[in-house]
Amino acid sequence: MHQDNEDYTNPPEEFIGLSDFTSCGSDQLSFRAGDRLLVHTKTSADWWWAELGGLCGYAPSSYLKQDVEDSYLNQGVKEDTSENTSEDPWQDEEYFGSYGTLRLQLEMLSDRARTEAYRQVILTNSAPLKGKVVMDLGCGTGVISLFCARLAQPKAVYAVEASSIAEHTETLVRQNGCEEVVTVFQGRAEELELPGTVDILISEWMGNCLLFEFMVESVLQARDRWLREGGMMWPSGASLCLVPCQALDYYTERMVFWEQPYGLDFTALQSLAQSEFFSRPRFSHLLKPEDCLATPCDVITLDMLTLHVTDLEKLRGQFTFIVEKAGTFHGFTSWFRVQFQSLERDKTTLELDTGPYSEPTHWKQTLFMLDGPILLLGGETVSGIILLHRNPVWRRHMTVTIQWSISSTEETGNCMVQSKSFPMWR
Ligand SMILES: NC(=[NH2+])NCCC[C@H]1O[C@@H](n2cnc3c(N)ncnc32)[C@H](O)[C@@H]1O
Repeated sequence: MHQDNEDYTNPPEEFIGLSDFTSCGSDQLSFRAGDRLLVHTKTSADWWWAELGGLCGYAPSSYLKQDVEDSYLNQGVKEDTSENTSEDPWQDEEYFGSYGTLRLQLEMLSDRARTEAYRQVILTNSAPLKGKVVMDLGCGTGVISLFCARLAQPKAVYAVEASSIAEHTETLVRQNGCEEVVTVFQGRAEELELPGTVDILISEWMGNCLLFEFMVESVLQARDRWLREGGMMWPSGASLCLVPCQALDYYTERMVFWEQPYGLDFTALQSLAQSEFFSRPRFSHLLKPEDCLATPCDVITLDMLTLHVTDLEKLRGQFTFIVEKAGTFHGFTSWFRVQFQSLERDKTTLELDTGPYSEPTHWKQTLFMLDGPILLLGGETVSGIILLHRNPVWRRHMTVTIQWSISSTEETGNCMVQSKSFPMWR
């Protein structure tokens, strides 16, 4: 494996393994989380030629992070980042700034499937909600808190909202005659003092690809601090779903377009098009059911009562799809489902499904485009893993890495494993 004739003109850089990687080919280098690899050549965006313990091979760049300490030492510069961290890793100013606008609040309120799902949860649990204390984390305009006060008889609802919209929420609570029950707390949930523990923590925290924005961390922190023993989390569970799919319209408008615009040959721009349009996930993609090439599957499932913040650093799921029909494999599409367990034992669990077979929501779905389309005949197996790696610096961001291989009954040789990483967004 060691290549003596490598010309290592630049000194190798030390990188740390973010998670275990098992070689899928003779030229790949296996390593474990925490291993310190020497990267000699960044041969491509996704694969780097590296060395570990005298062995060399290709390592996936998305599994590696620069050892910041080490890089400072290399430069002989030791900045004290405590003073001059110019940007907040949570980007809270722009995050809460955006939620202070009516545009986003209107988008969420206009999302009938989303808002009605939460209303149904309150309505069907109105009896057991009587006399309970509820926390609505990230209440926005307070719509869920108002559902609680109007459709049930809770003892109290703590409506928590960090953005400036909270100034208006108080007025909405009064105008709807709920000021006896609903109290608005303006501020970050992590920093607020509430009057006491709560029986139910309800929140609409889900982002694109379920976790983007990582508001879920705030929900888990609030659970650990304010939810009483035996209390209920709404949503109680969440699943990330995935399916291999066709995306011919998107592929045509972003890639095929360059073949002959106005009779000219612009194919020289196609590699730029690939990196600009296909290297990151596409939010708000509306997947048509007929473009699913297999039965979708849940790749990651979260129990909101037992999930820990540390679990969010890296989440891993496996998948095996049987391709049900001939078609063009352009990419994978993901979405999520969240469950709301009933407050009463053995009563039905309600669910909000943001997938292609349900009423569209403002999230729509998220499309991960392959570098190039693959023709499938039907009957093949697409199997692999999906990794959600939270950005260690920018805490609302993550990178989604999908590793897959395609095997068909005809082909007996070992199938090639492909891998692609999609930063979301940093
Ligand atoms: N489903 C989502 N992706 N976003 C929809 C809900 C987000 C709402 O929660 C508020 N919010 C988010 N995090 C927090 C927090 N830690 N504390 C208080 N309000 C918050 C945010 O200002 C916005 O009004």
